[in-house]
Amino acid sequence: MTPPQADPAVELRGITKRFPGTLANDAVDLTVRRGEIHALMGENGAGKSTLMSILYGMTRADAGSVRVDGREADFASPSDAMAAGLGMVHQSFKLFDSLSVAENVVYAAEPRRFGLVDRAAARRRVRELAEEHGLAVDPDARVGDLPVGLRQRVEILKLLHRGARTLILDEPTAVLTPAEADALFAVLKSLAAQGRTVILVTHKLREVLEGSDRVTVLRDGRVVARLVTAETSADKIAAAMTGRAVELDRVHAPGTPGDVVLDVSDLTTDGVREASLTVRAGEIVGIAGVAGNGQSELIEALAGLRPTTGGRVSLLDADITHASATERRLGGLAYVPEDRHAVGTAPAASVAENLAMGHHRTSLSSRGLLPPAGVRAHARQLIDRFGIKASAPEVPASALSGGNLQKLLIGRELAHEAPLLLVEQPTRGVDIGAIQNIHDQLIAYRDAGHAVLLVSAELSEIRGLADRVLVMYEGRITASYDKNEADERTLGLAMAGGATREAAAVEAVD
Ligand SMILES: Nc1ncnc2c1ncn2[C@@H]1O[C@H](COP(=O)(O)OP(=O)(O)OP(=O)(O)O)[C@@H](O)[C@H]1O
Repeated sequence: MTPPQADPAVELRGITKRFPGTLANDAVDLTVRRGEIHALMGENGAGKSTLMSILYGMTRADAGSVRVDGREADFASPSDAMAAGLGMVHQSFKLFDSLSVAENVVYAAEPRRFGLVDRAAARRRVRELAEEHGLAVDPDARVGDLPVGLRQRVEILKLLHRGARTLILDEPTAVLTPAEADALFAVLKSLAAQGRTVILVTHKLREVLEGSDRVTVLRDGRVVARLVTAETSADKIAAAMTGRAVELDRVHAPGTPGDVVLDVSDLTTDGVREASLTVRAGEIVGIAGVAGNGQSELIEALAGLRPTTGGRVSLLDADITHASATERRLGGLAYVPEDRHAVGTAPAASVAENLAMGHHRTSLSSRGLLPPAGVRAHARQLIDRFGIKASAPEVPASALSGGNLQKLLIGRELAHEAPLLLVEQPTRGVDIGAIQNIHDQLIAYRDAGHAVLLVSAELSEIRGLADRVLVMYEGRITASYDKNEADERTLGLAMAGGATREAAAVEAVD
């Protein structure tokens, strides 16, 4: 526990930032003490990213002051912030895949000898830092070959090499497996114990309760709670965030499966080998797996975004094995991709236009054209149903906060009422209240007789929603469980390859 008298590492006073139509930060005061892990929480659009980008010199505040390590700061850019001892780990890493770990860590701050980069010194430096902070990683490994958890370590090492005393992490566990997340928290705790400071932006209550010292909660741009973690609870934080009581971990009734909607046999594509599965009307089938075991490739092949090299896929009895993405959509498929920025939405188009995308052949359109009044009304209805925080339907999608963009994407795809929905990571970056809403909407979609194939890295989400759970490991579907068999331990083992080993052992005995 941090002693209360520890000096402030970061002090934000009266930070105000207005965007057209939105007061993103409204006179925010935030004090982060040296040596603590400080969680910054709040619903989507509450103003967390704006506040952190002001602290890190990426955005200018309209009013207010910043002090870092007791010194007045006026950062014009992230390099100014770095020079003052701040470092930020973004959600999308900024690493060079083709370079080694050591090259990435020292990049742009290389140790030199006679004017040349001293590679041996770089390697030594990585080993020293890694040892000092419990961040084990091979300095010679190529970054592109590393799993996500280790790439994140490289990002942290890079900041430490540049002398960062305060680390800002933006939803660092969103892409990590539970074991990787635990390892990250062990590192953060050891950094804090050595007097470094950690600011953690996250939606995950459990990790805040287990891993932080204090919590600041923002709502509508204002600080609504300052809490000592040891003295608070999940319910209290959730209530502070939303202004109401939130029912956490709601249990849903099982579905009543009908006819087969999607029938996949022996599908093979780059990264997937001979995957067979069916999804019925009125059923949610979940795919669990550690990221990178072929789940995304399978979904992309089903969506028509990557060629199927073997096997057969049928949708409502029509063979779509080699159909284009558009043909599949027309045949009854809707798709929520993992990447909401690059694949899912058009950032320069308005919120209303984004919500209308793909509706050119539906009741919204009149002879292939979308009448503006209809598009606006459609947008208003979805904005309301999914609680999308946008100052107006006409603002560009790029003005939405991350979680609100996710709600837009889910809302748009559900509105198609397609017989089959493929959905990847439906609640990544989404706040707890909105998670509940999205889950309820997916269940209602199922209960209306639609088929849903769900990929999620959140085991609790898979277990909460899926009527059947498949596990993917090394490109294959290695196990299938009914809802009541899919406990955390069984799934965890299968995700680590346990089901394959079991199957191999059975074969060996036979
Ligand atoms: N460049 C921008 N132009 C217009 N509005 C913006 C811009 N950036 C942010 N906003 C608005 O400011 C508010 C705060 O957004 P911010 O991204 O800080 O929220 P957040 O708490 O980080 O949300 P999330 O949890 O979804 O990431 C939102 O209403 C958002 O729409």
